[in-house]
Amino acid sequence: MSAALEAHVVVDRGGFRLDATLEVAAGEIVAVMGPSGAGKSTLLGALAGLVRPTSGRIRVGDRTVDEPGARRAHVPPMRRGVVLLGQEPRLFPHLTAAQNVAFSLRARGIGRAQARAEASAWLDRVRLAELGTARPAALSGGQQQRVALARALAAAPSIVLLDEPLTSLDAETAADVRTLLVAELAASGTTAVLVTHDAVDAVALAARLVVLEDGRVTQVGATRDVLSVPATRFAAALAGLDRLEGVASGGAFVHDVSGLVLQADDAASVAAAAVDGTPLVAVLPPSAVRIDAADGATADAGAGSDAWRARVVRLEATVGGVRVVTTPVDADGRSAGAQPGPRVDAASVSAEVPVAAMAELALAPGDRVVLRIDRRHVRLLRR
Ligand SMILES: Nc1ncnc2c1ncn2[C@@H]1O[C@H](COP(=O)(O)OP(=O)(O)OP(=O)(O)O)[C@@H](O)[C@H]1O
Repeated sequence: MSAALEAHVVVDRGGFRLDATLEVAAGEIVAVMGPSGAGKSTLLGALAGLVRPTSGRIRVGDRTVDEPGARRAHVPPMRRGVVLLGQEPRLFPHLTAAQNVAFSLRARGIGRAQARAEASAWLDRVRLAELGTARPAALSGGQQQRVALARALAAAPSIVLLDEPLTSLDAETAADVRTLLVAELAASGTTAVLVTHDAVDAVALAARLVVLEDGRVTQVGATRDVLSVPATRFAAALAGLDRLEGVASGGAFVHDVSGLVLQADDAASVAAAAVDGTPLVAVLPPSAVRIDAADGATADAGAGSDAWRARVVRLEATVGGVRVVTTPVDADGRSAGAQPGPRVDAASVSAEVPVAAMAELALAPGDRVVLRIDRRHVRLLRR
């Protein structure tokens, strides 16, 4: 596939610098995820032509649309074949739903009658056929966002930029619009870059995922690969996985901060840990971590390589229960390397506990526990 978008975007904004490279193949949907303030909106703004890059180059198809320093180097937003669909629908309030969509078509030079017919067909596709004559104020948030989607796609852009288009919608409406997005983007073969905070959206919509942190791309790959083998703590958190950094020792993983030892059985993990001293990352799913009160019958099991002692740091509600965030401790109950602040997180392991089991365990922050994980769920990777 040829590249629909090739961009190296550098933007300086006060103390913040975005320096990111992004390539998207024709017809591909790429998701961009990153912590708040990472520069995701700035990146989309630059691609859309709304934010002027400091340096770099943006190419849409075979056209250069931005190249600071070059002659005629900035193509304005309306003329670069890129549309941005944001959190807010931003419809023209004085136009009806059908007129909003027709506006895009007219802007492409399509005649009035044909634009009206095509707008009506687009509204049908986003299941708003009956609401063509309604003005935005009379539509719900989800309906407005569907009109905005129809208007964006009716413009037949080379690239659609989606900046968290579902965040302002309630869960049910978001699910509805997500389904429409998947269907319409696939049907029109539109190339898209989707900024989202929701890993579900990334998995549902995008084959590829770019992780942006502090203005830099920290990982890029197939969405499922990034989420199953996250390179950074942020990416691991996205996937709901624990990620620990350590070194190989005697074929096992030894955690840098706590000395916790983990083993893994699969061939790739065994190979990664083969040479002592190799820097490793251990990735483990909290759902596979078993937790017991340290004063229970299993308290002595803490010494084995697949079980360890820990202290509860905090409890977080999840959809199905409670996520217990812990930090490893030594046999005397001292937190190994877990000072207050970020280091606690650097050493933390979470266990996911169903509500019913949580009631039985009656855990609170500060409690000592024994954690255990089946080594089949541990993955070791070189870092
Ligand atoms: N108009 C602006 N002028 C100056 N700095 C800005 C402007 N907009 C954003 N910034 C700064 O640029 C950095 C990146 O912001 P940006 O909005 O791109 O991040 P983001 O990843 O989209 O965050 P969020 O997920 O919270 O929307 C931040 O430090 C922000 O303060």
